[in-house]
Amino acid sequence: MNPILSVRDLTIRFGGVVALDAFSMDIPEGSIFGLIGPNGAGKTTCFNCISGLYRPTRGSVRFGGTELTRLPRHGVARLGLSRTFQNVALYPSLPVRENVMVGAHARLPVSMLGAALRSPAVRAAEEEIAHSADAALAALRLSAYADRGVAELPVGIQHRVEIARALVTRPKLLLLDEPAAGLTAGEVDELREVLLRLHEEMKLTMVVVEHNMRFVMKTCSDLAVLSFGRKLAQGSPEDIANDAAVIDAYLGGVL
Ligand SMILES: Nc1ncnc2c1ncn2[C@@H]1O[C@H](COP(=O)(O)OP(=O)(O)OP(=O)(O)O)[C@@H](O)[C@H]1O
Repeated sequence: MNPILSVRDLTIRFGGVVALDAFSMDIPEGSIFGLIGPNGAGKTTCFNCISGLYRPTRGSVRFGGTELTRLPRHGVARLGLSRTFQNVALYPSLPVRENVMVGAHARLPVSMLGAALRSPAVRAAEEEIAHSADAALAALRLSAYADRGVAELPVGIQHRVEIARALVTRPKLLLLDEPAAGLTAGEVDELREVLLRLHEEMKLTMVVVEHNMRFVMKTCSDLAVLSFGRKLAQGSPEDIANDAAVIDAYLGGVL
């Protein structure tokens, strides 16, 4: 299968810490790819390099033939790559629908003056955004929460609002950073069901960083394992669960 994203020799240092050390991986188009590893292994740093938040010291990230490491962050998003963050990063005082619409406003193809004067083009674009936001909320089974304030909702719902916000730009590739963190077992099952349906219906490729191994093993088609910034293993969930080096890195505990 063709890779939609290719990471090659990605290296980044923070002072004396080598957070990623010549890390490479290929994400097959249409996969749900899990990036796992112990705390501090470099998983979020990898997402930050892919999404343009960090500039790597060395290496390349190619997405659909474009080199991402030289693009500004908004340029990466415009190519069709979207992400969520490890800690829920929503506007707590805004309702759910407005939080989701924020995801699309950054892509409004209108001038500052047009926006200030609320030109017909701006109004048409805003209607389009509201429509996309409602579609994303429906896809995440959040329509009933659209007018509720984010701060009053359980963390499981807040995670799904973040995913809806990332989806509103209609990405080809979605990076999810610990989407199951802080969720109850029931919420994790519901999240899994929602993601599998999105994957099926929207043909969306996803890369998931996650510590919840039950979720990872049941949801991902392929896995790569990072440890101290280096790739320890890559393969199917079954291969990874039986890999001696991986079991060792996790002290034999969680797999
Ligand atoms: N901005 C930064 N400045 C300095 N060090 C950093 C920075 N970002 C990451 N690091 C360091 O890089 C290493 C990898 O961190 P990273 O957050 O990528 O790990 P992780 O695998 O996502 O961990 P976790 O599972 O705990 O979230 C750690 O040693 C971390 O302290």
